[in-house]
Amino acid sequence: MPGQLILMRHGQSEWTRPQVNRFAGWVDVPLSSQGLQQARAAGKLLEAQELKPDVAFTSLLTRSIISANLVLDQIDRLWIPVERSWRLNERHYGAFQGQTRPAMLAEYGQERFNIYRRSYDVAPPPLAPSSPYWQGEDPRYAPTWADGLDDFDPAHIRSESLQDLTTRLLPYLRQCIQPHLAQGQTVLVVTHGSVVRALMKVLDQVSDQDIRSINVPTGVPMVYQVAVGPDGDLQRLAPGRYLDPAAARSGIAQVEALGSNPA
Ligand SMILES: O=C(O)[C@@H](CO)OP(=O)(O)O
Repeated sequence: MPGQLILMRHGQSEWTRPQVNRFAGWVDVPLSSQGLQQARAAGKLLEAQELKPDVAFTSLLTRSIISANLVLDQIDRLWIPVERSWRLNERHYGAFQGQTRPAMLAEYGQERFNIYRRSYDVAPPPLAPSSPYWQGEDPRYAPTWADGLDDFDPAHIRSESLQDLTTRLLPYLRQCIQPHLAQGQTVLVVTHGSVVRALMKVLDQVSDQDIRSINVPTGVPMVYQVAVGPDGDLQRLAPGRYLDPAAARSGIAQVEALGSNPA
């Protein structure tokens, strides 16, 4: 039975505002007022298209949790089960966390900056445990919360490439999200730009090279019709569809603009 997978990047955060323009990664940055509005508007899109999630998933970061709550509130579905996992967190941005994009662009040059930002397999330099942006002591990554899917310890992650993110994401997709899709449920995943890119790479079979040019807008839901094949792999039955294509186009342009020198 086909399932519906609704993927959404959280609304704009305080640090993705162009006036601030800082890398966030695992730093728990709040939503901006525009981000709060985007999340409510996303709920209205689900309502208009009669998309009714049976279950929702978020990361452990507040911007994803609040965005999901606003969407669910809008569609009167705050009552559905919600599961949260660090495996749906944004890519750990290593030493770039807390730095501005213009400063990193000036330090590394456009080519290297683009590689750190959008390549599949290159991680930014590791974050020092002495950094105020290090997550090691944060109780949300304490061993008591380990999910047992593998040996990854989120308290020790110091930087990730998109490939690293995919490696920690896929066991969760397969074991925790896919069973709902296999039953034909509608599943809402409110997560982060890099997680959406990783899922698009899997669902759309995007090459390591082509994934570099894919950006994800804040707060615009996208829906995929999917099935789980006999081998346990997730299969796309129809291409992903943004619920508001015009908002998606303008959001993608805004994300691209954050990483280039103003003309
Ligand atoms: O800061 C981050 O963690 C990400 C997403 O906001 O930034 P970028 O889009 O530059 O990869």
